[in-house]
Amino acid sequence: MKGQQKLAHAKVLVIGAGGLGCPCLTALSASGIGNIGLADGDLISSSNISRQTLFSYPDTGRYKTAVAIASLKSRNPYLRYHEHRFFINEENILSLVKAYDIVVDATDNFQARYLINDACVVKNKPLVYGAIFQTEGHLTVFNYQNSPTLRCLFREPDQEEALPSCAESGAYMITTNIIGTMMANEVIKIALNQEEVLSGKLLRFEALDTTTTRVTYSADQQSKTKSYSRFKHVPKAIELTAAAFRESTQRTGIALIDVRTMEERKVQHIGGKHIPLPELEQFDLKGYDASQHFYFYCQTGIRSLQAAKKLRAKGYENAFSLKNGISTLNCEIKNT
Ligand SMILES: Nc1ncnc2c1ncn2[C@@H]1O[C@H](COP(=O)(O)OP(=O)(O)OP(=O)(O)O)[C@@H](O)[C@H]1O
Repeated sequence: MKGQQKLAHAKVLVIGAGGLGCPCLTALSASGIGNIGLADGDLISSSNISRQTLFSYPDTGRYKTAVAIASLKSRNPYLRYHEHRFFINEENILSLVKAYDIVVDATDNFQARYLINDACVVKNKPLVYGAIFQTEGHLTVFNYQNSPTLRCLFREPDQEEALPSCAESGAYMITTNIIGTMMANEVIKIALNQEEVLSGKLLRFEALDTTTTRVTYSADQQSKTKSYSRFKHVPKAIELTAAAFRESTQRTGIALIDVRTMEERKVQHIGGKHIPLPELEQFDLKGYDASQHFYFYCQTGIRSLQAAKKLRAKGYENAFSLKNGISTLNCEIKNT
């Protein structure tokens, strides 16, 4: 019971709802991980279905995150699922990772993998890593209680072209499902504070002769510096797309602000405070510290951008504007 409660409180982010993500999510949900986040911006294609077991043929063309979460919910509706329907990038990864205790890398390209690794170093989150190539699978845990990271194990390749796609090289569904399920096993062990977490050790599984081997690897002092330096010069995007805006404003503790006129607000609004742009100068910011998140919206995105810029100029770097205005939000619009 005690362990099950720990799992119920865990917050786990899975990035990638493909061959590794689907079995991992299935196992996390079945085990009662209380908060499961899923990030992916991809659509289901018919060639995914044989190994991505949360999807069926009628789902072709739909968003992976939406279908995966609906499928998981129907098996275990007693959990919280958080849909992040976008591809991770340098602008959104840090705030996304920050909200979770454990991160799972179930992506399929070097760019995403090094980005996730670096974000986990900066935000100090354990990272469960799985990868497959044809019938061979790899599994390890990075950055767990100061353990080595991806950059300690593998040097970042110079060119993405070096990696053949699943379509070219083949992806064996037995291996993706075994490694994906084992990734969930590492998540559960971390959440339960078990001693035998697979950190500093790389497990290699070969389906053809059914062998597993384990190699140990050690920390490289330069690797964390590289992770930190990648985020140093990334200016935070000030305009958010509708999906990112909707996602961000669902969090608690944020300030949502409508900067339009009262007449415009009367027609429709999406909640939050009402401070028309000309009155923003008088807005009392005393109660807000520098890390406060402000989300501004208006009709077309022009006034909200001005508002966000004004706040950034005052030192609030987490001020954002809804790009192209409220008409781009297809969430329920409130009428007063
Ligand atoms: N930057 C990223 N952010 C979020 N998800 C990502 C990112 N990069 C890759 N992914 C996702 O990781 C998943 C990897 O799944 P998988 O390796 O099975 O490949 P696939 O793209 O679904 O299939 P195929 O390679 O056959 O086209 C995909 O759903 C992909 O969209």
